[in-house]
Amino acid sequence: MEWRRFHTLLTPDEMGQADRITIRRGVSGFVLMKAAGNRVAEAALKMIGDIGTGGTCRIACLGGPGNNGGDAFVAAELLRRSGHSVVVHTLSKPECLSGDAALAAGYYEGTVEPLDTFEPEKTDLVIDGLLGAGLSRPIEGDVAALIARTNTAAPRLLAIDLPSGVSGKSGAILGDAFQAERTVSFFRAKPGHFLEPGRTRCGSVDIRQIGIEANVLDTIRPKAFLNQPELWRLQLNLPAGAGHKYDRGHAVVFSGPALKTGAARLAANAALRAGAGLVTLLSPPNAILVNASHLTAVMLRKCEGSGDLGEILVDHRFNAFVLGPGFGTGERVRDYARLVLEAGRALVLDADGISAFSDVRNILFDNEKQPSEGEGVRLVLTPHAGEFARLFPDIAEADRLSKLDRARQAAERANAVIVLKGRDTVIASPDGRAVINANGTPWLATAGTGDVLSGIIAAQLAQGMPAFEAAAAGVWMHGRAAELFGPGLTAEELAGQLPRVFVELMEA
Ligand SMILES: NC(=O)C1=CN([C@@H]2O[C@H](COP(=O)(O)OP(=O)(O)OC[C@H]3O[C@@H](n4cnc5c(N)ncnc54)[C@H](OP(=O)(O)O)[C@@H]3O)[C@@H](O)[C@H]2O)[C@H](O)CC1
Ligand SMILES: [K+]
Repeated sequence: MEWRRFHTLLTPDEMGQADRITIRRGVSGFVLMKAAGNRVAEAALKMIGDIGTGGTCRIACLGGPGNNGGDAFVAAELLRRSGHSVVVHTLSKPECLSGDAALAAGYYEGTVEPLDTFEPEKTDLVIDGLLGAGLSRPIEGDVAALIARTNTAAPRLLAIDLPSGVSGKSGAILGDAFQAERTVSFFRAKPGHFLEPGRTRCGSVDIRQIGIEANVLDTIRPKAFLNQPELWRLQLNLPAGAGHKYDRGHAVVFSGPALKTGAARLAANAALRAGAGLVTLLSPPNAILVNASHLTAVMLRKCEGSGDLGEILVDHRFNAFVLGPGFGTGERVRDYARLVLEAGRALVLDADGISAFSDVRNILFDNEKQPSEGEGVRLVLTPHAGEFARLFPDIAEADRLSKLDRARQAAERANAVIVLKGRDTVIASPDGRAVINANGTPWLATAGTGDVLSGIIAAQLAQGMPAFEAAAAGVWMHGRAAELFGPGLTAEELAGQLPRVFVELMEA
């Protein structure tokens, strides 16, 4: 499908594969490098235009030992020909370069100086071609010192492919990394452009084409994508003219005790706004009055223990549950989660609901191991980093794993969809698919927004969306609602933005 091609994220290894396939088809590596250098020069000229001096700009291109440095030489020559004052500062002598990078160094006719003569304060623009996809170990010594010195001087900086020091696979910073204003990368984005802290170091990311054909992806078969509506819009259940509220499912949220009911109500109200036909809040007896005094469209029902829940589950219209927000940890969470899952209902387990399983992880994982034939995954776990570490301590501690891989491994182990939250939320499915979410605003980091997210996801599950798509759609809608509200957001206001989000989704 076309969207898959467009929103694909490629690891540096997969990008290397794309490169090799293209070269095998007869396009030379140097032709690709010249196209890449051209795209970099175009971006640089745009940035120089922003500077607005109209005259000659002082441009420092930093060239490393590999093809990233080759791209820098090509860009340097084009900028020199445009009349700018260009110096290429190289890590190793140009005569030590090999392959396409050596050809690129030969193509450049301007001044070359060693890296240690580079003075960030005396440039209008820095182009970083030190290290890109080939970064293989932490940056140390003189290069690390140069990066630190440059970041302190904070010149305008354009990174080629990735800011040197950022891992394209994981977004991790190996040693240190440049802070770029803009990053130009080629063919498709890399996970490191969207996973923190790499995402912040990249500045704005431009993906430009250099002559690699999209159909190489049919061979590479990547499994990571940027979370965009095209991924799940066809499965989104936008209400039809003749529909009935029961066609849109019945979401159920468990309330905490009398002094902790707000989180569940945030989830319940969000579920209703996000499209569930009906929503019921299940309340312990001591919280019935406080819940009743705050609810209107959301229904309320007493649930005192497993017996009550068993009776509720007899009615098959209750099809998607949220357990955790404000609920407290303990035996009751585990009983309720087990009953809901054994009854074949979808469950979003959040906050306390996740922490309740940290000592007895296997109970959760064993229960979910074998969904009945054809039923698919029904459990969605929405941990932030701390909750994730309590439930999957070994995976959380494995430094070599990217956030994408951590979420994937956890999803496989728990046989659940994992929503690993953060500014770079990753949604992973046990079948290996994963998406990185990139929308939202820093204002989302405030009390109660996670509860709202659980409700939005549950609404999609209630409407019959498969769990992976429901989680991806929920995270995207949540982020978009925050963007539409803007600064000063509190959790109470998020669901109120969902109608505008739906309008956008229907119009797109
Ligand atoms: N993929 C494409 O379609 C195209 C990519 N282009 C550009 O090429 C680079 C990738 O080039 P590559 O040569 O594979 O890698 P780099 O230039 O990033 O760097 C490799 C060299 O750097 C050394 N290295 C690695 N880590 C460090 C470090 N921490 N400190 C110092 N030096 C380091 C590495 O040495 P080894 O000993 O590990 O071998 C290499 O010498 C891609 O990013 C694009 O910009 C094409 O031009 C267009 C097509
Ligand atoms: K770079």
